[in-house]
Amino acid sequence: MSMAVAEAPDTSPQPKSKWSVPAPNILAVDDDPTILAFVERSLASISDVATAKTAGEGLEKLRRGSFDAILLDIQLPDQNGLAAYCEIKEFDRRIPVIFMTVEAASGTAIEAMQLGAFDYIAKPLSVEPLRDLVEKAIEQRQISSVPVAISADDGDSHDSGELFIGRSPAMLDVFKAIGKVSKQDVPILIRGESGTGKELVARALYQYSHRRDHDFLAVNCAALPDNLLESELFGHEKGAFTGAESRRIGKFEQCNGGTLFLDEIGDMAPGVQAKVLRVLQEQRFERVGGNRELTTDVRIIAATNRPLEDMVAAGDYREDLLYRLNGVTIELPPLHQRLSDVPALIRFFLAQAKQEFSKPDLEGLSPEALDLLSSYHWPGNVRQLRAVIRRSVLDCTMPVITSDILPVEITRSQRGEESAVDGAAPRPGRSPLPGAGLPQLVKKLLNEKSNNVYALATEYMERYVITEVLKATEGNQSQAAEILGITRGKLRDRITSYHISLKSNVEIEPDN
Ligand SMILES: Nc1ncnc2c1ncn2[C@@H]1O[C@H](COP(=O)(O)OP(=O)(O)OP(=O)(O)O)[C@@H](O)[C@H]1O
Repeated sequence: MSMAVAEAPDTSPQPKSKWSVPAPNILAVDDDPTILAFVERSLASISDVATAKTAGEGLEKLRRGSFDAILLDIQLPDQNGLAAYCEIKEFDRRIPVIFMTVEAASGTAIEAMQLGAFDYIAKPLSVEPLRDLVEKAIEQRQISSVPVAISADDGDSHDSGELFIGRSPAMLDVFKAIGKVSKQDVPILIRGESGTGKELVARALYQYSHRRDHDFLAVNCAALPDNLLESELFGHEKGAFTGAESRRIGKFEQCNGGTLFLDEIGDMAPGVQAKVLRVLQEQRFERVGGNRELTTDVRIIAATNRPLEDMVAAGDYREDLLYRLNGVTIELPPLHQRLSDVPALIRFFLAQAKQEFSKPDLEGLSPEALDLLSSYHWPGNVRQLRAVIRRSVLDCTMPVITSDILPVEITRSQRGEESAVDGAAPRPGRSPLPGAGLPQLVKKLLNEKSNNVYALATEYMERYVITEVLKATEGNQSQAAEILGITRGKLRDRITSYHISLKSNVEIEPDN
């Protein structure tokens, strides 16, 4: 498609190509000779450029030559650029293809990206962005020619959606503990940082127990305000409180004969703690607003990442409940203490994501990316690793996931640039003073022509507000949730996802 070129290529002496001889080869396909001439001049310093005016001619050149990247017009006279793209990928699926589009055709650009194009560049073209993008594509081509360190095809994802991965000595101890106690009908407390797999342990305990043919129900105690939690667990009678229009059966009653997983057991008001203790001791309880005593036969598996002993000392948690709960404890170590599990976890999550996001061309992970992931300290534990792999699979337009696709907190930590705060990782666009730099951040994002301004600015603001309120409450999350007007579960979720580090009860530092 014809399109005027806005900016003349600069004719000043160009830097020498950083690639060794032979120079990289680029194929540019466009029916507009001025575009082709522009591309040739702009890229002369970094690569050889072959040109074609039609899709047919381009495909012919591709079959006869060897190219490191292709610049492809999206509207060609003989064939739609997207169709030509599919033929190119059939011939060589590793070759990065950059579409040249007019801004108005952004729908097609999105379609091109969905098909797995490397990137697209809007016309009128400018020298620097074009050169930068082509350099990136050439680099990708070269990196992705390295054999993969981890293949996306040898995970066990097809076996089960809930496979429990781990061969480190620490995880073997966890598996042994599950085997030992699963058949004993005693309460179990699972402890470990957020994202270490506590819920998986609870499910495994259930699956290997005598109760496996009965219900397994889970309640996240931090996700509900205190009064709702009480009624969720124990049910309520009609008229027990405003809005209780009919009788409700609670989880303890519903789960009779089964297993109840109480997640975030540290987040319970004293009244609820007392009622749970009674169930543990006598298997008896009353519905909220009721006076009939009910009995239930429920096995309780509880989980927490909170220091219950400190909470007992501070008078925030019942000692007798802690004593009842922690008769049998399974401790899940944080991922940084079992980094030898990382490759197997990556393999598993890669295979899962490859299938789920329909990326049949995905081959795996480069050795450099594996090194980075295997030495990161993973403050968000396995949940964070899973999220990173899924994000990388989504973002990856080449068959191999290379280190440049990984989130900046991981690449930075390798270079020793991480912030001083535990588990906190700086991200692009952050100023040293969270919150204070919001106008600058927005300006910067606008300058960068970001198309994600709302999400990045909201995240920045949210993070600032949460950190400030946590400081004001000296780390007390229940109070902070109340002040913020959100549930403790949501607060906990944000603390985890923004890696806000609560170094002690009083010192909270944001990550920059
Ligand atoms: N060993 C493992 N093998 C496979 N997947 C795992 C493993 N450990 C954790 N995961 C996955 O990581 C994610 C987080 O695990 P899970 O929800 O069990 O953590 P958690 O400790 O209960 O977190 P929280 O305390 O925040 O509730 C889940 O998607 C889970 O399937």
